[in-house]
Amino acid sequence: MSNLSLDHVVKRYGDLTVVKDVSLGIKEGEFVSLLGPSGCGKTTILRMVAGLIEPSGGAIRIASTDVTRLPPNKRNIGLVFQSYALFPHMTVFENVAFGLRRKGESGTTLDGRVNEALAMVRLPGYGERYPRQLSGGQQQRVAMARAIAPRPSVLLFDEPLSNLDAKLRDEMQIELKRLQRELGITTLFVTHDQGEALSLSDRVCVMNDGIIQQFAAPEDVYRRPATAFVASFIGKPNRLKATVRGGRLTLGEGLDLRTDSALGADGSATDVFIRQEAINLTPTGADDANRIPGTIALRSFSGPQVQYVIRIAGGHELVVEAASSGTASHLEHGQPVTLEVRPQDVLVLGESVRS
Ligand SMILES: Nc1ncnc2c1ncn2[C@@H]1O[C@H](COP(=O)(O)OP(=O)(O)OP(=O)(O)O)[C@@H](O)[C@H]1O
Repeated sequence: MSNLSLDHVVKRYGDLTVVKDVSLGIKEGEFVSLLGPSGCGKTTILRMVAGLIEPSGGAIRIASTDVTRLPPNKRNIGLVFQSYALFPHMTVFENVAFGLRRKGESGTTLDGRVNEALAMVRLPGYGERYPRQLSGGQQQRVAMARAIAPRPSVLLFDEPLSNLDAKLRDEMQIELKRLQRELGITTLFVTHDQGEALSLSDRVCVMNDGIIQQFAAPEDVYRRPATAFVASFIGKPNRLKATVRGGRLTLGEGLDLRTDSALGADGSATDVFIRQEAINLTPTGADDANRIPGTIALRSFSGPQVQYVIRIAGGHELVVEAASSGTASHLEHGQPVTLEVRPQDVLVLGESVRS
């Protein structure tokens, strides 16, 4: 087990800077995801940690040792990629034994380590099979066994579940989390899937355009986004234009909103984010909540949820998600409703970057 740190890491390709002064500290045994849209620099960071790409600046440390200039095989890292990258002509046993043999292991120690790794990924007894005789999920488990068998200090995953179908992906997420907890290996996990990042990680590092937008626990990233980018990237929030007037937030036509967020200067225009699922259509009478009158403009049923488009004053529309098993599941087009939103769920965010 080791901690992993990136210190002012930069990567340039010609005039293009794709990783811009990234500093990140991952604790021993911690599971951290790099989450962001395509092209934001996640994979580049992972590959620099692995030693497959050289940084243009900054330092990478594992267990306080500077590994920035070390070749990949000297870093004691386990890697799992999106494509399983198993050797097709080798048995499962030989695939898992590969890294161990390179470390000089042989005989009963080698057999023991391979079998232990296969048991951990729940594939005991599969050693004699070839990759082509396994399903996609099983192949990815073998790739994980191969990565953990040499007992690396750090595990790196690059979108390891994205080739699997949705149901298998959910199962493998749970498996992966269980495995990481059992082994306690420091883990860096690259994904563009927010659900995956939030459910697997101790902390999530949200990135955009080569810059860290927020590095925090999943609940904080969700409930207290640090920037407008994080607020709009995580979940499906409503984004409304509002104005600050007399120290209050107004949507126009006398519609003021109470918020726990800090407000800018009087007269300034600002974006307000309200999550679809943070709006209550069955007011419970909480004293401090905002109450907004509206009319149902559209209802759409999607199984566990019902989505409503609701028209409110000032020409605004809000999308509201309600549980289809709840009391607000059968509201009809044209029906008047009251929307209830707690001040802590009215998020006012500028474009500034905080971490
Ligand atoms: N060898 C290269 N030469 C020039 N530009 C590159 C090179 N490799 C990556 N890039 C650019 O660097 C940026 C970051 O790429 P990176 O693969 O790290 O993104 P990502 O966040 O992992 O995206 P994805 O989820 O699509 O893999 C992209 O704009 C990409 O085009």
